[in-house]
Amino acid sequence: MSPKDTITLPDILRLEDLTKTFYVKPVFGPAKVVEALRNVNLSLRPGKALALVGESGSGKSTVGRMIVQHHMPTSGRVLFEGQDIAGFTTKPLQMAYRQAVQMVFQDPFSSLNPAHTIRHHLQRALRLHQPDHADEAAVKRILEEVELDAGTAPDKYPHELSGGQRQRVNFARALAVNARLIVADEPTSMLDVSIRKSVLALMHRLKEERGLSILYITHDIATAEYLAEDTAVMFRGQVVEQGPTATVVGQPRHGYTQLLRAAVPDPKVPLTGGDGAFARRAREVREAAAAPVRAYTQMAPDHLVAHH
Ligand SMILES: Nc1ncnc2c1ncn2[C@@H]1O[C@H](COP(=O)(O)OP(=O)(O)OP(=O)(O)O)[C@@H](O)[C@H]1O
Repeated sequence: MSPKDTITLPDILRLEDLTKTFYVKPVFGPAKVVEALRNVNLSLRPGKALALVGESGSGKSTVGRMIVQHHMPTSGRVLFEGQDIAGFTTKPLQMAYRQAVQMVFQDPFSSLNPAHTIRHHLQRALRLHQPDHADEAAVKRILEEVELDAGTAPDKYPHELSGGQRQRVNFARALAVNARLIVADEPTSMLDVSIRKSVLALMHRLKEERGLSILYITHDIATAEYLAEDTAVMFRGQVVEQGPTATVVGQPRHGYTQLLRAAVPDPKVPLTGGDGAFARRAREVREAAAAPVRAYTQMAPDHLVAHH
């Protein structure tokens, strides 16, 4: 069975057999082939969140970058509302897609221009995509929606805001262009622990109240429970388990997902090295999980577990 055979709900986003191979030619030494993604099949239901969970290097960001067309697939397809995004070749289609799908990055500063005020950022987005609603009132309304002070925030520059506030501006910008899907790549991992929860709460509210769909990329499986209806766990470019979050996180069936759960509450705890029983088991699980996926077993409706 393949994951793509089991999903019947209409999806806002669907990845079909997505593969990405990078060919890296270092200055010294032989060329290297990196199989960043291997036959990834995933889908995201409208108005819901899908958490893409995995350790560093598992391929999560590559998935995000292919969705926003920073990378092209080596093979496979990305479907947005049923249409292959590779077919969005005309300018109007590309514009419409870039409006509908917005990415929020780990570093909240990276996508803001330090030379411009928050008003400028939001008005620019509004003018481009909602020219009839680009006035000061619209800027204030959007700032209120992301819980920023609509009285003072418009005149501020990015460096005058905290990391959490800057990330709220990034979400505000996605609202200003009327995005339907947000690809949030580790949106809280550079923020102080104390404000991470409030940014997650904002995403949760935008999903519930605005009906936004969210692909939530994270190494932190515990936060998936808070935000996402569905969770997919990746390791070495493959999806090893996916399904309803309550099931994947609550009763994980794949050895690697169990390993990730065991690392909570500190998911950064090293899963390799050391001589203890846990480290030995971790090494075995990782070795097994790195082998190509042969098939998926359906443990329950929509709950798929890989066999290697
Ligand atoms: N542009 C690139 N050129 C070559 N290799 C790449 C490129 N982008 C990613 N990779 C490789 O692809 C693999 C997956 O990387 P990716 O960034 O998608 O993982 P990740 O799970 O998002 O990790 P992180 O959380 O550290 O970003 C890694 O081995 C990485 O080195």
